Amino acid sequence: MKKIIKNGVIVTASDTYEAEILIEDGVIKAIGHDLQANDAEVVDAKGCYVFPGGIDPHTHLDMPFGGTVTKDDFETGTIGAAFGGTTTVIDFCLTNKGVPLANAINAWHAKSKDKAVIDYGFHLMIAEITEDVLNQLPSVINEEGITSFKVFMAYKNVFQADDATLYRTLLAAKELGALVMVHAENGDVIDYLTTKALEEGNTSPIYHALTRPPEVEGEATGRASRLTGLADSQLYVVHVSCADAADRIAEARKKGWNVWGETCPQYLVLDQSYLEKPDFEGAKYVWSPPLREKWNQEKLWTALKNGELQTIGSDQCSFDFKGQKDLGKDDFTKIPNGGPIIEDRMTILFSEGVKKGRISLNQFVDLTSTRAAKLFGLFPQKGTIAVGTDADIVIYDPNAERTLSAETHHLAVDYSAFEGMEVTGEPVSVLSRGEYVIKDKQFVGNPGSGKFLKRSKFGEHSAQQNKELHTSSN
Ligand SMILES: NC(=O)NCCC(=O)O
Ligand SMILES: [Zn+2]
Ligand SMILES: [Zn+2]
Repeated sequence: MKKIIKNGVIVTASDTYEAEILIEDGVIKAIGHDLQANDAEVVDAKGCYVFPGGIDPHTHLDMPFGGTVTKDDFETGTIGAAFGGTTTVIDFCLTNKGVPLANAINAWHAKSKDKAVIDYGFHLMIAEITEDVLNQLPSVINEEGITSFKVFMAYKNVFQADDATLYRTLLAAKELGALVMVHAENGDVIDYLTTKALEEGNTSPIYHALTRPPEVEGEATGRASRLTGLADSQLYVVHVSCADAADRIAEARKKGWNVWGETCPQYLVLDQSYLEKPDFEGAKYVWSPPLREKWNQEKLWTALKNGELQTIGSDQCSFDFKGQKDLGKDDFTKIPNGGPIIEDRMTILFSEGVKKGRISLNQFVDLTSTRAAKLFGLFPQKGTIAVGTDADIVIYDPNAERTLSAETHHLAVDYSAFEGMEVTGEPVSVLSRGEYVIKDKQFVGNPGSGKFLKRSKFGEHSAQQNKELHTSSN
């Protein structure tokens, strides 16, 4: 059905202006004033911002990890995402050494196909580089439309790849047109420190943080960046948690290397002291890399403001406190890593970032949507509001006040990482390709309506195409 959004303030990564939007057949047909279409539903956005739907470039839905599986799958996870204003997620497809890549990709399609309520894509984990893997990569990119690879420098004996694998992945990505993503922590040093901590009888959640100090993240971030420079390739560092790693990215960019960095809401508002909560509650806050000393938060906000970090991912990877996190009751290394962030990703950035004057409104859109669309081959179909783009749109009340809680979130997991936090701003309605997923704060979407997105190769969107899209917008 046609829709006209009236009375709102459109915000993109570059512009803020009042105009109406005509939506037809799932795309934006016109942007202007006094738009007419007889049979269109009028959507009143009075008092609201009209944002492009958020893009979360870092999720783990229905993922096996640490002897269990994430609580939120592609249905509950994408419903939560939509309530928070996200209309696209890119999830990590895990692979195993010696197993055809197609098996992993098919497994991820099976997990998502009938469940996702918003559009989605996949990144592909690279566990090893062999001649066989190299022969499979062109079809991953050209036929499957999976144009980003993920290499883990940590999780020894589980996901960790060696430096030669990272370097060869960077070379292959350069040749084929993919972006390499990296979990940057020095897994060998962490393995040594965790073994030593357990030998000394230190088993509680805080030791998760103490055995993964900022230096091991900074060192791995610097190493991956240097290898990227050497390969003349492109790198995206996921979940940057601390000043040490953010500084390494800023240095790499100054040298002219193609390195980008993502941070996550948890690192911007939570800190290492949360791991010391009594009654094992600290386990709720176990992420890798870990939460850091509080002073790192302002450094990360400054890096976002200055453009030294470019995106916000959720790293959504939820495990129930009861029955999953407690696998590590007597041994912090057995606590499944990760937390529920997908629903609150944009909320935290708006409330703590825009409302507190740390970033601008246009930066908010760039950090939560546009930049990810550009880096991951979705722009301009996704990530902006312009004629011809998908009508993925969030109507956002900037003054709504609420308290975040597991009582009111829409995920399946049994706790909220931000329990009791007071925030300002909330999506009122969310459209995916012109159809309501959230209408007046109620879920009205359908599991299975989300489409798999075959993405363009790295850097393929043309400057001319972008220019045309922006000049036709008002
Ligand atoms: N980050 C985390 O603790 N869990 C999810 C897996 C990963 O991204 O490393
Ligand atoms: Zn990671
Ligand atoms: Zn992750």
